[in-house]
Amino acid sequence: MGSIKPASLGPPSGAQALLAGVSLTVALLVILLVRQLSKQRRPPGFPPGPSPIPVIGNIMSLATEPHVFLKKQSEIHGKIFSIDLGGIMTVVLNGYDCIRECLYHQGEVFTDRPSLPLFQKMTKMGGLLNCKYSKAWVDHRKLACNSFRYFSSSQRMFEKKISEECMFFVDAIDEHKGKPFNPKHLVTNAVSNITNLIIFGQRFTYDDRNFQHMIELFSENVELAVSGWALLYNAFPWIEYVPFGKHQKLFHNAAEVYDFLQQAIKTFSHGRVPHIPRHYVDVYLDEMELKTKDPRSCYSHENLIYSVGELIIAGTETTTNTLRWAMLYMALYPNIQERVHQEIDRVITNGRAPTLQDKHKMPYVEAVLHEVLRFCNIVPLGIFRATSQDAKVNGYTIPKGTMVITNLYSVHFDEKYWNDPSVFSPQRFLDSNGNFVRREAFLPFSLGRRQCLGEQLARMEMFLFFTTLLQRFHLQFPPGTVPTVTPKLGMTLQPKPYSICAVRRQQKLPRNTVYH
Ligand code: HEM
Repeated sequence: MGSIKPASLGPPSGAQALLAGVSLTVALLVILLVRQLSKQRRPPGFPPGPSPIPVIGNIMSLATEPHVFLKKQSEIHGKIFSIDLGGIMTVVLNGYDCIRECLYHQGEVFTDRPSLPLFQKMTKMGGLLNCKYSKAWVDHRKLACNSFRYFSSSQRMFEKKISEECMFFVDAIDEHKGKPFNPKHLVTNAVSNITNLIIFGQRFTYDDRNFQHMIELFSENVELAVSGWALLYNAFPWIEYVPFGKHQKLFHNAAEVYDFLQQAIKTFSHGRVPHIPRHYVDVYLDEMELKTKDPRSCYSHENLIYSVGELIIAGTETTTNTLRWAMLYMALYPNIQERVHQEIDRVITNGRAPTLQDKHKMPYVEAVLHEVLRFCNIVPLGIFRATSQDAKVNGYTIPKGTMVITNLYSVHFDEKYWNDPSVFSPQRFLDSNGNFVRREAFLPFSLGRRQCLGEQLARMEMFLFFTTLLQRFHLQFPPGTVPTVTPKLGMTLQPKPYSICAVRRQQKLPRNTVYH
């Protein structure tokens, strides 16, 4: 007699296995959904904000011009409100008063960076720019600030080096002989070389393919870092395993860039003599060696790579975009350009190269550069911050670890401080006698302990590049063309690619420029 096994003890049939699989998946999805929806609830006392879509929150609203969208929301919900980035409840600060209250008066509380999966993946929350508010950040920031001061402003030779780069730059532009060209590549390379001098003690020539490629990948990542895919990755890190999507491009670019930087650090630290540093990399390696026995030391080869990368891109992308916008606006407003030319010709006589000494005699140039920074909002949403402890602002409660967006665009378009903010007018930075006046609600470099550490360097570069360029050329668009001023979106706002003609001015300039 054949034995009969009870059905329940035998292997499941195909249909049963399928049913079990489906039930398990549904149960898992329900658990994930409940978990996600609970993350999407605003904690008690939290600032109000727009209603989120279940699961993805307000991510989709940030697809086009997020800074403009967020400013509009502040008109509905108040200067401090919150949005939901797929379960990441985020506070948005708007307007000068609110941003100053948090970043300056409560500076200590708003100095952290959020532990976003993207930052964790890219720099393990180390390096400098993305580093958590910790001893590691304090040490890295101090080291970078000291090196920048030592290798730039304290050395008079450095100004001469910037002037030399300015000459390489205008000579390269001259090669276009007044014909249309896209200035992006040249401006980027020239500006980046100033940071490269501090970091590596070297400049890269304008035809160095490897360097160009590295900068392009980096620049692409600045755009991708705030793309919908990046925001989704922060909310749902498991999409790392989805083989397509812009986040994959971001990871791929970062890996390539880090390889390049690792190689560059090796090359430029070759021949290093301890305690006689030639550049930032040498300073870092000295410090790392000095602290080898200190268990609390945060200096490492990995953090050196991250810091170098962050300094290069923070220094390049921002100043480059400012100068590209400045060129565009000069061609767009010939009357403003004419006044810039007049001031340059009045102050910088005999065709000598501009120097930083000239700056305080050139209020109009200063006003133009300030208006470009205000109007073009190079870093419109700052760099994401986080609260390092529980905070109270305007009666709201913000728990420790909350992500914070500083809408710097809303400061520069704050109607309380600016008349007709949507009009491009350098005049607003001049008094009735034509003297330059500082304006309070002007925060392109942000505020507080995390404020930009490259501000002084950026100001030097912008002035010297801009005046050297305008001293030699008249900028105009190719006949019959006017480029759009709608920006290309990313962490920074940059102009969409445009062509421009740099026509040599009639002013008599000697072939061999004199340096003072
Ligand atoms: C026009 C040029 C520039 C603009 C508009 C600009 C703007 C900014 C802004 C808005 C921040 C965010 C600060 C915050 O968290 O609130 C920042 C941070 C930073 N910037 Fe700049 N920046 C410029 C040039 C530079 C240069 C030339 C360098 C260095 C070579 C640099 C290095 C940095 C670094 C390292 C940080 C992060 C600081 C930290 O987290 O402690 N920037 N910058």
